[in-house]
Amino acid sequence: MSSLTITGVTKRFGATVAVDDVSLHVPNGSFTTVLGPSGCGKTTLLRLIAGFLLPESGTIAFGDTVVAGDGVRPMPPQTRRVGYVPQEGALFPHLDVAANIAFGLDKGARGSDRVAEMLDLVELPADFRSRRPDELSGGQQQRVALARSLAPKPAVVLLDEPFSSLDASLRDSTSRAVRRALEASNTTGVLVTHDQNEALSLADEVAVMRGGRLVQSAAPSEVYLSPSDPQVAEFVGRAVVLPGTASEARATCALGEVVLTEPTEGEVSLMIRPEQVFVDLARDEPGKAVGVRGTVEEVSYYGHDCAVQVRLDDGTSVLSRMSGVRHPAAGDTVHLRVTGLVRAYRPAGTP
Ligand SMILES: Nc1ncnc2c1ncn2[C@@H]1O[C@H](COP(=O)(O)OP(=O)(O)OP(=O)(O)O)[C@@H](O)[C@H]1O
Repeated sequence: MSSLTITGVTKRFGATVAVDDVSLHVPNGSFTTVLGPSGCGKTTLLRLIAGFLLPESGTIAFGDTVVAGDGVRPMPPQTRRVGYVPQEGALFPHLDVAANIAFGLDKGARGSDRVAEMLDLVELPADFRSRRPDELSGGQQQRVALARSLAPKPAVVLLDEPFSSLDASLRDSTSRAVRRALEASNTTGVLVTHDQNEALSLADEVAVMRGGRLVQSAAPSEVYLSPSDPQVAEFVGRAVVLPGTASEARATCALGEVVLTEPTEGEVSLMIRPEQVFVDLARDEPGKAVGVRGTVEEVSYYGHDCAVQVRLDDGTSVLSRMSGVRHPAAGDTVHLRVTGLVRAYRPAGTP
């Protein structure tokens, strides 16, 4: 186990800057998810950490040991003590589970209890040791792949979209089990994904990449509630972005007056999460509704909640996410107001 520190790392492929001056610190024993759209450089970053690629500039260090950059001879992948879990197909099909897990162990450690310990860690039954990979579900295979990567006690485990081939429910249970296993073994982990829910729900810290650059790195709730710019806001969840005018800690916009996370002045873009848009149905007490009036255009019902698209009287279209227990129907008149604090962004170039 060790911390991971990436400082000013750049990697180009011809004219493409795949990773552009990225700096990131992953504390010992913590778990960072790298989130970004396809082609933003996530896998390249992971391959640089693993040692499959070398940076043109910048340094990568495990603990105090620089493994690449800074004029030092790069440490080859096999001596970096990195565990790597790819999307799928990581297991050797001709070996049973025990042999797969023991693959990276020193000869001396192979006869030990390490296989049983690892099966226990990834929450698989002990008798799975004699099964072959084709006798396991996709989620079980990924747990074995993690067990194999953890068996030699790596400094860092790198996971490259390891759940993307699994269906939704298996994905959730497998990712939680993997997270628990990393936590129980106090292993430093980095997972790359383009799935916002996965990135937010599993991580101690989320690192958001765009066009090769790291645009924000913070705790999941901070990335969600206080994204560094409106593009990050729209990438990590649904967002209602409205023009507004700020004066100190308040701003006015099409949804009325809102309270800001930080005081500012002048023209701003306001980022409001749909679950902050409260819908007053006003069915029972007409005339008593509070908020800005609009008409429901569309309701998408998901069971646990629903998404309600409302056209305000001034023509602005606003999305609300509300409980699925009691919700309006298309054509209903509703009143909207904003609850909680709202993040304001000044136009680019203004102080
Ligand atoms: N070996 C390579 N040669 C040339 N270009 C490459 C190479 N590997 C990656 N790239 C380019 O570098 C950029 C970043 O690619 P990368 O695979 O790191 O993105 P990603 O965020 O992991 O994408 P995805 O989510 O689709 O896997 C892309 O523009 C890609 O085309």
